Amino acid sequence: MKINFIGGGNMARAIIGGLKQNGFAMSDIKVLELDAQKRSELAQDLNVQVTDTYAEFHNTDVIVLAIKPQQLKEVCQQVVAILTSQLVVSIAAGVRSKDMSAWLNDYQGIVRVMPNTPAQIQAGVSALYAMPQVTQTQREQADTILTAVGKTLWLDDETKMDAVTAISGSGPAYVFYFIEALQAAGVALGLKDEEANMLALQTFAGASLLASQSNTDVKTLRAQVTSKGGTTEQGILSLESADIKHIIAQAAKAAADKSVTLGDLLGQ
Ligand SMILES: NC(=O)C1=CN([C@@H]2O[C@H](COP(=O)(O)OP(=O)(O)OC[C@H]3O[C@@H](n4cnc5c(N)ncnc54)[C@H](OP(=O)(O)O)[C@@H]3O)[C@@H](O)[C@H]2O)C=CC1
Ligand SMILES: O=C(O)[C@@H]1CCC=N1
Repeated sequence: MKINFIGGGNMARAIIGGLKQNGFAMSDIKVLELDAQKRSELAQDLNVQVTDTYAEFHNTDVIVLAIKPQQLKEVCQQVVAILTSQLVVSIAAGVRSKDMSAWLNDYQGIVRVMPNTPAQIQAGVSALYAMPQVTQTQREQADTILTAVGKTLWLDDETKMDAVTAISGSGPAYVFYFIEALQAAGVALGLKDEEANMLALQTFAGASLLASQSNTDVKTLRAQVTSKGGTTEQGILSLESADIKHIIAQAAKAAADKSVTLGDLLGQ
């Protein structure tokens, strides 16, 4: 399978990096990127072909749109000229498949995806939505690309993409934010930077692994840490008095609302 990416930024790098680790032939990947420095870094780091024009860009099975949502309409207006029967995969937040289809002259071979950056180490998760006329072969092509960089979840309803974007698309940033906060808390309590960093990171890694490998639900796992009259109880009481669950729900709602707003605004 030949894959052409348009946009060689963070997310394209994450997906290509994951494909590379997974043994995918880098000679089958081409990246159209306008920034000369990014082009040379992509060629050097990942050994992919790079270009700054659409010439010969039609010669591919899949076109992955990995530019910012605000750049998508303009790029689709270029892509429409080279479309024959390639699968078009968009990873842009917010932008709906019906709008991309309209910009691509009513082209229907579109799969909309929301990946996340742990794709870099093949630990990503991607939600995918296929327009009704996407063929089984094209679904399998999209699944092959995203399975190479993590788990996949197919959605039957595109409107769920806004929630997915808020939870797993943006989610790694919330986790990094929490790790930063735990590291800072450790330092404030007298640990050295490297001690706090090591403890916070390994605690996150260990707890995530335990939660995903255990048959026990996370609430029970939390109860197992929280000894009656012990230290954790005080920490959890403090989190609850600040209504942290509500604050997290508000953060996710803000991200999901932004996804809807982007879709409304850019789809016009
Ligand atoms: N980052 C993330 O965690 C996730 C991002 N996404 C989505 O992925 C998409 C890409 O995000 P991300 O990789 O973070 O963004 P980046 O800005 O890092 O990457 C976009 C790249 O496309 C380049 N570019 C801009 N216009 C064109 C063009 N006309 N032709 C070719 N290349 C162009 C940009 O160059 P320049 O910078 O010079 O404009 C940039 O290098 C977005 O739509 C985002 O919503 C989805 C899930 C997760
Ligand atoms: O912040 C963003 O808009 C993109 C989409 C999800 C993660 N990053």
